[in-house]
Amino acid sequence: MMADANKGYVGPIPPGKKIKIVFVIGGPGSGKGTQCSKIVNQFGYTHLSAGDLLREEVKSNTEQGTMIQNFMHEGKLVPSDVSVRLLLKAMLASGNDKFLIDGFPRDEENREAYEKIINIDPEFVLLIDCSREEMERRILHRNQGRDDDNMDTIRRRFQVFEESTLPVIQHYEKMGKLRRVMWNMEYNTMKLYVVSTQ
Ligand SMILES: Nc1ncnc2c1ncn2[C@@H]1O[C@H](COP(=O)(O)OP(=O)(O)OP(=O)(O)O)[C@@H](O)[C@H]1O
Ligand SMILES: O=c1ccn([C@@H]2O[C@H](COP(=O)(O)O)[C@@H](O)[C@H]2O)c(=O)[nH]1
Ligand SMILES: [Mg+2]
Repeated sequence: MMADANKGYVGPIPPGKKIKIVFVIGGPGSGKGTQCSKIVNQFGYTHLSAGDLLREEVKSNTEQGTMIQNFMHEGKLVPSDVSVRLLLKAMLASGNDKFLIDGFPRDEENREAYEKIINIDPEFVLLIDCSREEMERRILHRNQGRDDDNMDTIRRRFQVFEESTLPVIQHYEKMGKLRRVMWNMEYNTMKLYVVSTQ
């Protein structure tokens, strides 16, 4: 992180490294993971999905894994310090300096914990704006065997998105950091939109 570019930075990332972070937010099934995979292939970002990191942790069969599994099964958000520390660990392990962070922050508490622990301002926040009807259709056709892709949990995940994630989106909108792309936008148009900010 360059001293001038990050004046006042206090955090765990080694000084002298300029880290670029883009948050990718959207409702459940809006296509965050799909679009991140396309972007990283072309632009050298590391894609970190908070949900995938949590699912990996569940596989560890630890007490923490079981706790995470219960939260995810109910469509609730796991405690912020857990998700932020998993993200930080993955960032440090990657050695890269450009990250697309998919599905995070999900609520104001996540955002505050991120600011406390990692403390790197996102370049911008990409919102994939998708109709609920389309998101539901996509999740129900996804067939990835996800424990939370059932109608009861899906309802709860939508509720969390509307009640807890929308305030985060509004926060970044007020800061002028929000870039909104529509779910039915052509990928090439969206790519130009994203890349034009590089
Ligand atoms: N533009 C698109 N058109 C049609 N289907 C799409 C599109 N983008 C993604 N999908 C499909 O929709 C499903 C959900 O996409 P994806 O897993 O990327 O969403 P997500 O936002 O990461 O969801 P979650 O929040 O549940 O992790 C997948 O089956 C994916 O193949
Ligand atoms: O920051 C986060 C991200 C995710 N979760 C939990 O994981 C599931 C699935 O997330 P996806 O992004 O859809 O893969 C989500 O419903 C939460 O239970 C979280 O707690 N915090
Ligand atoms: Mg996803």
